[in-house]
Amino acid sequence: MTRSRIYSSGLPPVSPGMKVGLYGGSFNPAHDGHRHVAITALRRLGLDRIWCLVTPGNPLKDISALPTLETRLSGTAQVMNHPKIDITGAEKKAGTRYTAETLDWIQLRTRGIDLVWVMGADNLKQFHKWQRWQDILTRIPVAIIDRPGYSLSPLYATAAHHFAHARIPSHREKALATMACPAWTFLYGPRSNLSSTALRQSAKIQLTPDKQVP
Ligand SMILES: Nc1ncnc2c1ncn2[C@@H]1O[C@H](COP(=O)(O)OP(=O)(O)OP(=O)(O)O)[C@@H](O)[C@H]1O
Ligand SMILES: O=C(O)c1ccc[n+]([C@@H]2O[C@H](COP(=O)([O-])O)[C@@H](O)[C@H]2O)c1
Repeated sequence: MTRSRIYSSGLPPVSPGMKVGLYGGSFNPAHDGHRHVAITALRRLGLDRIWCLVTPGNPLKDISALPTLETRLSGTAQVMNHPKIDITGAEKKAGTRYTAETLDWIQLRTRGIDLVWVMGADNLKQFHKWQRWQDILTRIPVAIIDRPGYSLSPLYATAAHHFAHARIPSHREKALATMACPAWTFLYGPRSNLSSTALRQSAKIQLTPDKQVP
């Protein structure tokens, strides 16, 4: 049993004036670092909901060994286990893997709702490689959650430089969701060093003990 609801192919219900954080990810597998990001955004930005958008496949990653969407939806719900954190496979239904196109699709269906894009600091570093990345920043506020190894990304990331004028100081973070775009903030604070890569590697090692000992 989990307190997070799964919407396999649609969006969770909304009501006017809601503030929703869109948190896209591969979640292969989901871990407590993901939960840390979602809870941090929920609390610090004063959001009503987080929607975990489980991607059919990150366009910049090798997805040949990606588990099914259903497996990742249920794994993400187990980890999140929070009544204000919903899990959705809507991106597959929308037929997109690119965030800009996902936003086209979601924004059409959520008029009157304040949306914020939520991502970890590693994604700020490569954000300028995303399709229509400047367009994304001019149509949705963005919150970036600190991550070990990427705390200095606001200083060196191309996107951070390009949109330096639109960075919101932390004392105004609660208002981010309702701000005119471009607007982005970097949330410093406790960090989680968990990663899906590390979990996949340790699962592989546990599955092949015979090969470790000759
Ligand atoms: N420990 C963490 N701290 C901050 N952000 C994180 C953390 N783990 C994941 N994220 C963010 O969550 C989102 C989804 O990440 P993803 O599902 O790719 O997990 P990951 O651990 O980064 O996976 P992988 O190691 O396979 O790249 C991304 O925006 C990523 O930056
Ligand atoms: O739109 C793009 O070009 C793009 C490029 C890379 C990543 N993204 C999105 O960023 C989110 C985080 O991806 P990931 O793999 O780091 O969990 C996920 O929703 C991806 O679809 C989007």
